[in-house]
Amino acid sequence: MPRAPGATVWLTGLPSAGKMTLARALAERLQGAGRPVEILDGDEIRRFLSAGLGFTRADRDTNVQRIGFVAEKLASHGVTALVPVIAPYADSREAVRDRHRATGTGYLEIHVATPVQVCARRDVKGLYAKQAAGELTGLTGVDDPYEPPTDPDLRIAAHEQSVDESAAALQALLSEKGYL
Ligand SMILES: Nc1ncnc2c1ncn2[C@@H]1O[C@H](COP(=O)(O)OS(=O)(=O)O)[C@@H](OP(=O)(O)O)[C@H]1O
Ligand SMILES: Nc1ncnc2c1ncn2[C@@H]1O[C@H](COP(=O)(O)OP(=O)(O)O)[C@@H](O)[C@H]1O
Repeated sequence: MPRAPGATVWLTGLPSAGKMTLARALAERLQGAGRPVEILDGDEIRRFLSAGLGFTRADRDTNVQRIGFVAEKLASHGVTALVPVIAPYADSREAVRDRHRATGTGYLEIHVATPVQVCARRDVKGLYAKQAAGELTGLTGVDDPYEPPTDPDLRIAAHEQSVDESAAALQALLSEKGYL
């Protein structure tokens, strides 16, 4: 039986939107189906591949391009590369899509569209509280830009459905596109 091609699934959204939670739930489903999967965890990438980068526009762009490069390599070798990374700028995300298009590698842009008020209530890493207390500036979606995708492959209202429902929708999309 021919092996399904790999693909990159980029989960973009605000801090605490649920990107990592959905990536983990999808990874579990795909591994259960025998697919090779890799999650490119934004925090881990910033500790290793992007050590020293901050959160200026230029640094975020560099970070996103590096991750896009690695994801494309993995995906081109049959892996489903899951990327739960904010990637706040549209042109930066588009460059990653172009890199995949140029090599014929599958690419899906998923907008994890949890509203900022919900994200701020969750505040998994305490960043919203820090920003409100004046201890941090340049927080995406609060006092730093987030350009929502205008035409994502899927927009998930992650706060209106269960994690399992969101993961099932992602798995169905991958299957429909021929990536499973
Ligand atoms: N100023 C500011 N703005 C946004 N996010 C911030 C900031 N400072 C630290 N963090 C935390 O850094 C985590 C990784 O960010 P990313 O690499 O995904 O961001 S980016 O695409 O390079 O913009 C990101 O992880 P998630 O919360 O899991 O999205 C944030 O928690
Ligand atoms: N329906 C949902 N979908 C995704 N995450 C949810 C949902 N409901 C609650 N959560 C919680 O929201 C938090 C999202 O955190 P995380 O996935 O780390 O976000 P991000 O990677 O976008 O920063 C987790 O604690 C998760 O359990």
